Amino acid sequence: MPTWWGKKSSKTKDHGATNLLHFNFTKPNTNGPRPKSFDDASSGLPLPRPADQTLAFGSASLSGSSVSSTGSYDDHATQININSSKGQGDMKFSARSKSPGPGSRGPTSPTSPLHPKLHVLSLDSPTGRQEDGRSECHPLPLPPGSPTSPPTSLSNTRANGMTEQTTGSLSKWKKGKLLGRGTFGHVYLGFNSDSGHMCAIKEVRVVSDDQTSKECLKQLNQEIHLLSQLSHPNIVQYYGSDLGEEALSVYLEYVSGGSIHKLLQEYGAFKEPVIQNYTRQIVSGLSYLHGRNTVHRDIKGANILVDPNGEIKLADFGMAKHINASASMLSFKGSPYWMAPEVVMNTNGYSLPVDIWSLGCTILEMATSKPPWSQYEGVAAIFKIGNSKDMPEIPDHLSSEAKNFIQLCLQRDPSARPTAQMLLNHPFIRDQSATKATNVRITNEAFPNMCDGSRTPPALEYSSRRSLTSLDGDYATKPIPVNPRAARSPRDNTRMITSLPVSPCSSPMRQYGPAHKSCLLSPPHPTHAMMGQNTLPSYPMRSNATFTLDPFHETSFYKAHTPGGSPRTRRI
Ligand SMILES: Nc1ncnc2c1ncn2[C@@H]1O[C@H](COP(=O)(O)OP(=O)(O)OP(=O)(O)O)[C@@H](O)[C@H]1O
Repeated sequence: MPTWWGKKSSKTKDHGATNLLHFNFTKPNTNGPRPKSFDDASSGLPLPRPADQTLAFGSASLSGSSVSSTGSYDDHATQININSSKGQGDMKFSARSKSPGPGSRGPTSPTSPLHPKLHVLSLDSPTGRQEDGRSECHPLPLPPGSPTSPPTSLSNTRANGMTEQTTGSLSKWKKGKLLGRGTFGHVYLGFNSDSGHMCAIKEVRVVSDDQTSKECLKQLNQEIHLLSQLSHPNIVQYYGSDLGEEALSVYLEYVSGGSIHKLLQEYGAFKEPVIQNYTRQIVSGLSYLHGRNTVHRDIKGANILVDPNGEIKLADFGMAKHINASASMLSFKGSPYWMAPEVVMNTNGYSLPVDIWSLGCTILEMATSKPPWSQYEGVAAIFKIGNSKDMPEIPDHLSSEAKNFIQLCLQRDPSARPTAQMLLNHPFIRDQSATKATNVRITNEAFPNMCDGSRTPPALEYSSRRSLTSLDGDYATKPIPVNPRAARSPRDNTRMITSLPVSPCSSPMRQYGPAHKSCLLSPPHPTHAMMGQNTLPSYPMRSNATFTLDPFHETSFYKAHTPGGSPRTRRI
């Protein structure tokens, strides 16, 4: 049993408020754009070039540019600017500490390459432009699996099978309706009239002399840089970007269900199974992200999108940051109500655990439709987070597993918080595997033959029950409850299964998932071994497939198919 499960919240130092200076605060409301801080040292990143893409992005054309040196930290006290015009208590934090944070490149480091209008010269071409005035080397987006790659285009196939077009397909995307507004600009629906695919186009207008525009571009640039290196089912997929005369457009996977925040506003607090399902996917995305030493820094309902099948996509990587081995950050970024104490205090820097704290806040948000501390005005909330030992209220109606999970995330000492990888084993979300396994068995009984006529693979026997010590100690004695639905009679189960809509991977009813997607079961994915679990015991399955299963880590791999895309490995 990992020791951290039973760990009580570590004693919290009562931090002084000395860092919380110069507040300029108004109570946040729920509408309007949220400004962000742009003065993080690291945001001076070159316009991204996907790792395996040599021509894409023309970004070399931009990467040598030097637009601003706001990446530097200087001798200013922490400044917090709050814009009251946009919701969820979002504020702009501009924190400057006395010295550059570890990893900071300082004022002389190369900073974000921006738009030609911003006096950036191309390194790839003498002009940096095509005839139509567009910068020439950005990958031109086409959704994965598009059948319409123009023969003239240069494309690079990424590891996940996604093809990014480097030329020739730009005109295929038509900008459609406005999906939303953010700090940087607008997000539109994009439609590819050749393939019928859709995407989301995040667009920032470029105004050469405008500081805000520069900063928006810089932050969007950072987002591009990070996203271009990520590929995970629970992270919004980056397709490409295009720097035109008027705007920088970023092409992203379209997630039509809107954000968790929006769903909460429209439908109210989520029921626990939905929270469980969404949380597991968020943690899965975070685990991937943190595995790449990248911290999101703005995990909250508004930045988590949901597709119609209930699949979660972490979005808005404008604040995300890669952390190198020894570095932690000193900048003040994020949304205050979801912000970890160490971020608020801004004393010793912070790192990946800030996302775990925000995850805890997001679970509370899903359970109550409000973030923790929302009863307090902004400054009071910040003091509450930073200076008190209080825990946010956890609703009584949640199960003890859920409460325990939240408590673990909301430990004030960041080092006491479990990692995302550890959390995947927590009974609150781990037990979905149990439900899945049970449902697979039920499905097998109901539908003994798979689509191709072969026998369905036998169910993954879920027998291991481990005793756990939680904060309140109840895991040690209390058996993990079996989902009562799993105990229905086969007849009931058949009805249940057949009445469910057939959905690809992750409906909000995900706990019943395998019951209606038995055809998608596949042997373990090769990446399983790469996930550091190759030392775990393997349990043979009757179908000859060998499922690696850690009784202590009941995760399994299915292959899921993204519409219009190549199969992606899904970890569930
Ligand atoms: N990939 C997407 N698919 C569908 N809608 C999206 C997508 N990305 C963004 N949106 C919509 O656009 C809105 C604004 O996008 P986003 O939050 O990414 O912009 P932003 O400038 O980073 O915002 P923020 O101010 O929250 O940082 C979102 O609330 C969402 O409704």
